[in-house]
Amino acid sequence: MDIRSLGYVVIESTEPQQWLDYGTNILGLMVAPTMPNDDNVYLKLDSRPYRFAVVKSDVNKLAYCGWELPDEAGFMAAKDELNAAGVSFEEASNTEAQARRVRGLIRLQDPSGNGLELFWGGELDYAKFISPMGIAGFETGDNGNMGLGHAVLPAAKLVETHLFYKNVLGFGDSDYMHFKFSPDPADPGQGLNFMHVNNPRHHSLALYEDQANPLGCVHLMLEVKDVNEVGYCLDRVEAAEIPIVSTLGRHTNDNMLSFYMATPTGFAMEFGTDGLQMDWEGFTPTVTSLPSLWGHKFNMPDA
Ligand SMILES: Cc1ccc(O)c(O)c1CC[C@@H]1C(=O)CC[C@]2(C)C(=O)CC[C@@H]12
Ligand SMILES: [Fe+2]
Repeated sequence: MDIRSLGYVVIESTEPQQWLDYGTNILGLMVAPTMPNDDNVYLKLDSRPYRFAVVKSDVNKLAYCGWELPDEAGFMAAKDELNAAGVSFEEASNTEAQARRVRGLIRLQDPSGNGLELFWGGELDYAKFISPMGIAGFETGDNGNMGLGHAVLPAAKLVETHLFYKNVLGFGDSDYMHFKFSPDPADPGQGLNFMHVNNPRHHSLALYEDQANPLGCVHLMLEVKDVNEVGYCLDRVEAAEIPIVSTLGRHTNDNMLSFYMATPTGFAMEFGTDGLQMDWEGFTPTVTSLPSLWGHKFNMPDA
């Protein structure tokens, strides 16, 4: 399967307006136009019509990651591969595809129960990105080919879920880490698989070995082009008294300089810059023993 990028995320929210305020005033994203009588919130950060769909629901969670296939042939081939692997999926209606601003769409679950969508024919709307916080640009590659950033998803069944993304969806391994926070010898700790798709971003997905998480997400990451925008965002977060989940730091594996904050939904948002752009030709996946070169002091609620 030739997945090209993380095209969008769909967040279900009891109060989508919270994301309107947070998305514009803190993250500096632009409000994308909606259809009449639509109380959903769409947030834009580059040439794509939107990257965040926040849809009204009676629960608060990350509902779907939308993964992009290059064209209709790639999309058809992906469906054949799912069928051959015995993975069931749901065909979305034309109305649903139109709401996603794509030409074809299917919906499925990974073995840990995370929802995902595969699509082809994502639109470019050529509406100029004008950040309400004056951010010149988010790093999403040419025509957004590097995707919106990355998602770290909970994977209670880490081994099975990793093999699903690797063998069925064709993701590549970037790096692996293992964490052990308790000294208890009976505690096996947690694995973290970092994976890439067919673009230079170091990881578009990471899978964290964790108990079923009702929020459906550990964190999402957005990357800005200018390091000062990370600092300005940190100032906005502090002024708004939004909880800081991790202090500023620089990651080992992708070199990202970032901090993490709370979102209205409860999972974290990593806001960073300076991530590595990889050439995957001949790449050997790494195993890394340290999350960060410096900084990134995490607030661990259960540690
Ligand atoms: C280690 C790392 C490298 C690159 C990233 O983009 C990235 O988000 C991380 C950190 C991932 C990870 C997490 O999200 C949940 C809390 C974790 C397990 C920690 O407590 C340290 C590393 C954290
Ligand atoms: Fe991250």
